[in-house]
Amino acid sequence: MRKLKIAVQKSGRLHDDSMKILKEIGISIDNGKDQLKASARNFPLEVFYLRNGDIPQYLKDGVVDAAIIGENVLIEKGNDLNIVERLGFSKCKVSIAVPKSSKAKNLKDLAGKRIATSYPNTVNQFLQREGIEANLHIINGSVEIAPNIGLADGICDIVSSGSTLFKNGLKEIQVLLNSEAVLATSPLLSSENQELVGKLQFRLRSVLKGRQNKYVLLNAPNDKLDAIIKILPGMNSPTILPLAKEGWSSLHSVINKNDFWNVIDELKLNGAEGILVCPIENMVL
Ligand SMILES: Nc1ncnc2c1ncn2[C@@H]1O[C@H](COP(=O)(O)OP(=O)(O)OP(=O)(O)O)[C@@H](O)[C@H]1O
Ligand SMILES: O=P(O)(O)OC[C@H]1O[C@H](OP(=O)(O)OP(=O)(O)O)[C@H](O)[C@@H]1O
Ligand SMILES: [Mg+2]
Repeated sequence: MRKLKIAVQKSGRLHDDSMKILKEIGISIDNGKDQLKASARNFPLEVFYLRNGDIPQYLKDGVVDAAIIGENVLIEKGNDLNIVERLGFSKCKVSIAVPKSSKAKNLKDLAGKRIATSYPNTVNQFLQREGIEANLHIINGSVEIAPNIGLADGICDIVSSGSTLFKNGLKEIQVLLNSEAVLATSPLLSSENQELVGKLQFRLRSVLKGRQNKYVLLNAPNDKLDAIIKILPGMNSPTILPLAKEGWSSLHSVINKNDFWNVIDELKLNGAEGILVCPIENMVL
């Protein structure tokens, strides 16, 4: 039987969340990451555990059909590869930073200066866009230490909380791009496997949509229902069921995670009681 080959980071920041989302879309993987390859029990799929930085080439060569990978790595090494789904985890920025005492305010101010980075193609792309040149020092890790040891005037690296920059006496002066984990596909993907990717995408969307929302159940006196319904954005109109207690109803709806606390406050102010909030596993639309 034909199987879809999907690459997942072997170990590192993407590994656990990648395996978690595969599990949430109902795919059971047989072996652990100690083996380089594992099969799914209930979907025609093989998982290849690889280095994040090696994945773009495997996609280009068609060694794997699809991959869960950091968008920043695709931009650096596989600009031509297709992103089919954004997965909402491993969010970070790729930014330019300089020592706190530096007068540089953006990449342009680093013209003719030394920039240390693991993302040379990305930096070059932006240098070209600005019409300037700089001397790139390509290093594979601990980039933030480069200015302190006199290797560079600035750096380009991943920033998330900013604590690595802070600890190294650096400040962020320009965000080049925002990144998150994505599902990307090979340009050599066959039409049969394209169909399997489509099935994964359908499942991923329903899980991601579920993560974005909460299911809310509440009780309210019937004369307050009109006001409460106006507050609830809901998927459609909310479900209303009569309670055993005369003149009261139970109301069920879906609320977006981002509006959640504001909506709950409003509901309470308008007479809602016994509010229950549940996570949603899947939202199939
Ligand atoms: N501090 C961070 N916060 C959030 N996401 C991050 C952070 N650092 C890296 N990432 C994201 O996670 C991905 C994997 O990072 P990680 O450090 O685990 O791998 P790596 O060492 O760059 O790659 P490899 O698997 O090739 O060794 C990065 O490409 C980026 O998309
Ligand atoms: O803004 P922060 O939250 O501090 O995160 C940024 C740091 O995280 C990543 O390193 P990581 O911890 O993955 O180590 P690595 O260099 O060994 O990959 C990245 O390379 C930065 O150094
Ligand atoms: Mg890292």
